Amino acid sequence: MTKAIECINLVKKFGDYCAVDHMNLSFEQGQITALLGPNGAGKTTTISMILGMIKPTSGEVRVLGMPSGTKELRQRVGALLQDVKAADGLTVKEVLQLFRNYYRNPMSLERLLDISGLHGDVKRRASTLSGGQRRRLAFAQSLAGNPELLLLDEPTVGMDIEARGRFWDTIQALASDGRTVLLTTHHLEEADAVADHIAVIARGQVVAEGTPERLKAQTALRTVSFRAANAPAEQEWLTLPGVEKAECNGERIRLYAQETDVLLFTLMQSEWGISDIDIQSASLEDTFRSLTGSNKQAIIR
Ligand SMILES: Nc1ncnc2c1ncn2[C@@H]1O[C@H](COP(=O)(O)OP(=O)(O)OP(=O)(O)O)[C@@H](O)[C@H]1O
Repeated sequence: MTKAIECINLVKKFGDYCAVDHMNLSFEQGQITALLGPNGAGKTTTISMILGMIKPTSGEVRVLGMPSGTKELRQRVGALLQDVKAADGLTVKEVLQLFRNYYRNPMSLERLLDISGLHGDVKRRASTLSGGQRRRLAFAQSLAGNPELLLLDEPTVGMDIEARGRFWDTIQALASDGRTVLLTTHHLEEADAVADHIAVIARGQVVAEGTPERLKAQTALRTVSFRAANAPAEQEWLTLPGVEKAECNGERIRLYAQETDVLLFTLMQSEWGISDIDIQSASLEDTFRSLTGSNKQAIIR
């Protein structure tokens, strides 16, 4: 089957700064994929190139088997971007009708209103909607063309818990119709809950990729915590084998590492007076922070 999206050796430079750095990504049709990464990782720049809104410095993007940004793709791809301007002078119904008119096979107005939860607000001007309601209207606009492929840049920003819940239910229903969804998020829990596939982005590159389960299994960190009667200088913990992060809380030290056997051996051989050792799995947040952070971290409380 044709891939939904393929980024091949994709590069985007702004002056000397490389926002997307030889990125290779490919997504199957009919799946929900999350681009997960911290601020400035290059997610929006990647989405903008997939949409054909900005040109790559080098490399290639193919969308539904075509070069990005063609007229044909504009009919088949829907997008929700970060800063959407509502057509403020129009009512909710007029906005949705206007967007439906751009497309040859639009989604029904009823379904768009169901999805946005704005049935009771059809006659209100878009300018009078709250921030969360505008975001829901913008989401419905992105679906007006009944798209096969949906690109969502931080879709849940500004939505309350109820709106978020309904939003994720809608995304899952859209995917079960056979549509492909690519979304960006900072929130690991969101990606974990809804995505079939996650690509973790940091500094313009893919640093880990796979199903949520595979990613978790491959990248899980463990914590080793203990007391040290003769602790060395704090930064020294980061030089130990496999240690990604160190926290010192009074006498108790906590080290985060992927592989702990050699670390434990090193600790036991040391002259630091190690006692009261406890080993546990680290939280997923800690694991992803270590994947996307640029440096090892020492946190001293
Ligand atoms: N038009 C531009 N000119 C110069 N630098 C830019 C431009 N667009 C993006 N950048 C830079 O490229 C990097 C990647 O930005 P991008 O918006 O793609 O990140 P992001 O992962 O979407 O971040 P966020 O989660 O904050 O939205 C950032 O350092 C940003 O400042």
